[in-house]
Amino acid sequence: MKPIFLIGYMGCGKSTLGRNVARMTGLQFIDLDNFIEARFHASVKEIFASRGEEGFRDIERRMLIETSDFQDVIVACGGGTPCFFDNMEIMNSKGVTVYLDASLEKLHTRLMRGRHKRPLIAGMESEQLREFIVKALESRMPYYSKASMVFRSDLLENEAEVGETASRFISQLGLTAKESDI
Ligand SMILES: Nc1ncnc2c1ncn2[C@@H]1O[C@H](COP(=O)(O)OP(=O)(O)O)[C@@H](O)[C@H]1O
Ligand SMILES: O=C(O)C1=C[C@@H](OP(=O)(O)O)[C@@H](O)[C@H](O)C1
Ligand SMILES: [Mg+2]
Repeated sequence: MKPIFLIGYMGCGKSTLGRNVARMTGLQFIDLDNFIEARFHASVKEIFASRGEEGFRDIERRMLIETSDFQDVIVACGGGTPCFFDNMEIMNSKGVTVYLDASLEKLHTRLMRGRHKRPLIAGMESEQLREFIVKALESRMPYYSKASMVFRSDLLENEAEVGETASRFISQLGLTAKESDI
């Protein structure tokens, strides 16, 4: 099966959902940020600091091209992955892209908690973060809207319910869950 690429704004749940769907289906899971970190022996934050965003985007593109040749894999992209170079065209030609759609409120709540490891928003105060998300969503939407499918990823309230979201994803995409997870 060709790769499934999860795309969407920071905090929409790409890494969490991808990991759970992989566990429940037996597909291989790749988190593009972690894939980069393992290859370069540095965190995303460190790569931004040492090479700038431009350096990170070059690396991200190279790593994306590698993963696009894999089979039976679900790839959680970074929020910016589809918005640079022809990355979106590569993903759409080599696999299936799924946009994870979450409300502004949900993104804001999740990112207030998890902003420290994300260099673009680390250190922002609540209102500043909200405005940043609104602007970024507006400028990134033309790329995100090229996805082959949309999946609502903010319906559940807490992490204990992520399994339910993963089950819904599996049935929406027509994937097969492993027997132990049915
Ligand atoms: N479906 C969900 N329901 C509840 N919480 C979620 C869900 N998906 C993600 N989260 C929480 O939101 C935060 C951001 O999720 P993450 O998977 O890191 O997003 P992304 O990779 O898109 O930036 C994490 O703290 C995670 O536990
Ligand atoms: O939106 C972005 O530009 C980024 C999103 C991050 O991934 P997540 O979307 O998984 O947080 C990570 O790739 C980097 O911090 C840049
Ligand atoms: Mg992620």
